[in-house]
Amino acid sequence: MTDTVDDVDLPYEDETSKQEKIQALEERLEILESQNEEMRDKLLDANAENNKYQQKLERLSHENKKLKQSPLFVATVQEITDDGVVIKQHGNNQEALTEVTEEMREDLTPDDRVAVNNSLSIVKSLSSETDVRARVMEVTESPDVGYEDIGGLEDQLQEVRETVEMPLDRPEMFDDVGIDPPSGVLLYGPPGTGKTMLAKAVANKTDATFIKMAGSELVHKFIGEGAKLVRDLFDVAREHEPAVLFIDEIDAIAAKRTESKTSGDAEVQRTMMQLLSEMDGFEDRGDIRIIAATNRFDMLDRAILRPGRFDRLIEVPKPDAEGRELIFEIHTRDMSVADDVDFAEMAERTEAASGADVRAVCTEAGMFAIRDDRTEIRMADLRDAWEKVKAESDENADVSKTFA
Ligand SMILES: Nc1ncnc2c1ncn2[C@@H]1O[C@H](COP(=O)(O)OP(=O)(O)OP(=O)(O)O)[C@@H](O)[C@H]1O
Repeated sequence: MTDTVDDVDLPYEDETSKQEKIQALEERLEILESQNEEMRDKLLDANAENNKYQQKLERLSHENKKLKQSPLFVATVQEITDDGVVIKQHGNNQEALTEVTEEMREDLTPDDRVAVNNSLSIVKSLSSETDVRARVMEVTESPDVGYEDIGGLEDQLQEVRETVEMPLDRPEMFDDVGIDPPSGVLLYGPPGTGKTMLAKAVANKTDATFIKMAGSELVHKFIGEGAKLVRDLFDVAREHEPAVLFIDEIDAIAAKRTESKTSGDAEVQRTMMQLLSEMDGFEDRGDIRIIAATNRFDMLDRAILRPGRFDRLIEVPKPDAEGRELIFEIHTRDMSVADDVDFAEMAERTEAASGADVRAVCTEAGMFAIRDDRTEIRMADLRDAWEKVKAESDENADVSKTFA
């Protein structure tokens, strides 16, 4: 391909050699033209191939998207046969024969857990059980939240201490008096008001392991898995006694029963039944306390509030002005604060803010100071920060309205 006209010495002596040179050049041109033709054919082939792959990619991307959208069920591989893979669905125990790609077949062995879609095609092989546990459970040996980090929830703190801390610290008191400590405590209230903090702080105070799991994680991932994860959760709690088991967003598994009969609803029901049976059968729960939390008390199935289950309800509301002032003080403890800062005034200004909002205001004020090359936060930073946080939470107002 490096041949060019320049490589050929042009003749100038006599007519014959001129003719020869022209002929040589013509031959060379012919060769180049045929090479060019050949290259063009190859290019066309490559383009055609490229188009083919592009189409395949599009098809697979589309298929992938579809698979990701539809609900997935968990199944166990029973047998790998020449005709396909025999799987058994969790939940309904139905067996089915399904086809798999060659690569997938090589990866599978009997007893593997797999995620399958509505038409029972295997979408992916699921990681080992410990991974699933790790994904949905947060286990903290000693959470770094103390009672002094919580602002404005004195009554709630008192109740949590009585119902969770006392039975863990002094179970004999309950024996002596002859009463059972409450089984489960349900904290309810708007988002960001300190429910998780309360649970962490009590675990910290009692040297208990804090085990957190979100209800939504249980039911939105793989259908057929929820009930098993609930069992796992209680197993993990037993392994880590003393433990505070915190189930966040319990409404995701304990919502009121609906008429609909979709597989998703059946899954939620199964998961909740498992939770109730774990709680009911949890006779000797001296060293494990269960705290659940929800932002949607209105949606809860009353069955979980029966005696012996979540029988102590504690409302965790948004803080009042006094609470907000305390929360401002807590979250600026490690900051340099200018003399003009007036937390009482900030507390008045920030009506309707949650504890999480107040924290966001403090962090944002710190950012304003940094942007201005200062190390001290001023009242103006806090005011501006509140405007910003308020504007952002107004955007999410729909969510808080649900609770109002
Ligand atoms: N009463 C409070 N005192 C001090 N800080 C608070 C308080 N409430 C909330 N916060 C701050 O907001 C953050 C979020 O609070 P937390 O996770 O406890 O809220 P939550 O009620 O569990 O919210 P969600 O319902 O969204 O899970 C906390 O880490 C803390 O920094």
